[in-house]
Amino acid sequence: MSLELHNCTYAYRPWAPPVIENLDYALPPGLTILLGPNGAGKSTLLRLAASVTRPRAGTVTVGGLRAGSRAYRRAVAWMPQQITAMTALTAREQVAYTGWLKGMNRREAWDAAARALDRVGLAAKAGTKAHRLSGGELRRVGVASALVHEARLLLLDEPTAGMDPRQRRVFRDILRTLTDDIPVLLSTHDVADLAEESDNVTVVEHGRIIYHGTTPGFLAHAPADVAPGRLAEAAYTALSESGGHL
Ligand SMILES: Nc1ncnc2c1ncn2[C@@H]1O[C@H](COP(=O)(O)OP(=O)(O)OP(=O)(O)O)[C@@H](O)[C@H]1O
Repeated sequence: MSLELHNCTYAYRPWAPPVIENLDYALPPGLTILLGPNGAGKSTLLRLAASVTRPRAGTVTVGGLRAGSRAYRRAVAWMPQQITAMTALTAREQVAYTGWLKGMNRREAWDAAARALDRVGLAAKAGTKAHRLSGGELRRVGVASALVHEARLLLLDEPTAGMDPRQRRVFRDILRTLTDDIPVLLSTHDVADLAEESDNVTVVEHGRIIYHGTTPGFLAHAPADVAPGRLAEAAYTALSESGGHL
């Protein structure tokens, strides 16, 4: 199910200059990582795709469904950058609540929440109040919430931020099982960590896409003398410094 943004413009305030202007974007199948410096517009792009914000102009569709419709919201899962612990709820209740918001009945949502928490290695904390979880655990609740209703497109905003190295590995394994079935768009600053897992890379700067293509095509931007372990970082640096004009 393909995400498409057509000629999208978005500004946070009516009088403010647009963060994104006349943007065209089509998400390919598989895992696409979204890179860019702080303030580049990655979260804004994901929020538009998640239909939590609406463009001032242009259209956002997934498989022909228009953003804003109920069917669109059911088709798309979004993990925001900030995960808020719902104070009174346990981890499982918080995940189940997301499933219920996405249209599952209470029983389905409750069962699916347990499966989703198990998938992110958090089954043992299912009964813990969400506000008592560590920052990394709370992010895993966020990932579980995004997985709970088996969406047809997954949007993840810096899912690995604050996770320890072991959890990052677990998360990479989960990603591998997901991307065979549904397209995933994931923003990250962990260029080296996730580039080798991805099929495609999108680089955003000042709300503009300066690279959108395959991962091998992205890595080819690294200078020839770079050590293999540093390819992704070097490619990203080269692209950023050139503003995409390589
Ligand atoms: N709620 C908001 N109100 C006003 N401006 C905002 C708001 N959120 C983001 N912006 C501005 O929009 C621009 C893009 O921000 P965005 O959060 O999309 O960047 P990002 O690439 O996700 O950054 P980061 O890597 O720091 O998360 C920035 O200039 C930011 O200051």
